[in-house]
Amino acid sequence: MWISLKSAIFRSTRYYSRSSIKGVASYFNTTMEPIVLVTGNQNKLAEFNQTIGNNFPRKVISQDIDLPEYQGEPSEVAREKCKAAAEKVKGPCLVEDTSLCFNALGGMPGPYIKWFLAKLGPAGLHKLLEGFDDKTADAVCIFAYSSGNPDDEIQLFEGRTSGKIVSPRGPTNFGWDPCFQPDGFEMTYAEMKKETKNKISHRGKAVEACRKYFTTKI
Ligand SMILES: O=P(O)(O)OP(=O)(O)OP(=O)(O)OC[C@H]1O[C@@H](n2cnc3c(O)ncnc32)[C@H](O)[C@@H]1O
Ligand SMILES: [Mg+2]
Repeated sequence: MWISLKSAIFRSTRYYSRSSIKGVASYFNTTMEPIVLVTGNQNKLAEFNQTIGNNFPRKVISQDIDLPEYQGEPSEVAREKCKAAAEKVKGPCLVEDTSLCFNALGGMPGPYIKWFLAKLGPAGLHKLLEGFDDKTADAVCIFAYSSGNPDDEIQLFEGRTSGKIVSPRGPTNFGWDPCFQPDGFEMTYAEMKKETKNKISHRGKAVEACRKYFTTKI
């Protein structure tokens, strides 16, 4: 009697735990799969990792896939980039696209800053505004998230920091950092400590918006 009662309990426990494991597994498949951050830029990745620290509601891993550089408004560029990444990753993914928008030039170079920077360097970007009194510019970062399901809407998270374009100062290891001086600071992004840049930067703000979204979603 005792043996059969014990085996009955065992059987029911086994059944219960199997079904709950199945439940957990499918929960993980749909909502807890790691998000793949797709970028070919190690500096972006480093800043993303520094900003999320141990305090991001989803596990994020990274993959270096060379995605096309799209044309259009920054939000459209980010959206298209994210669709391309989702097709390659075949699961949840994040991309980000960064623009540097000069007010005197109606927002240009904007999403095309990569090519301007490659040809002119930070000093050339500063020279570009030589004939203009208005040296102000916005650094804009847009993260785009795809759940991996093409039927789901792509979510965008924007961070924007205003500042001005100055003659380059500071280390030259990350893009246009030496020629961008954010409002309220006497230092360029390049001259700042990383923690300071991450707190006030276009990327830091976009990562924060992303964090809020996933925190409230779970
Ligand atoms: O693979 P992805 O993520 O696209 O990386 P990327 O380097 O191609 O980046 P973008 O297409 O967004 O182009 C943005 C350009 O601006 C530069 N950049 C991006 N974020 C920056 C930051 O915070 N400070 C300085 N330069 C930055 C970057 O090096 C590129 O030249
Ligand atoms: Mg790119």
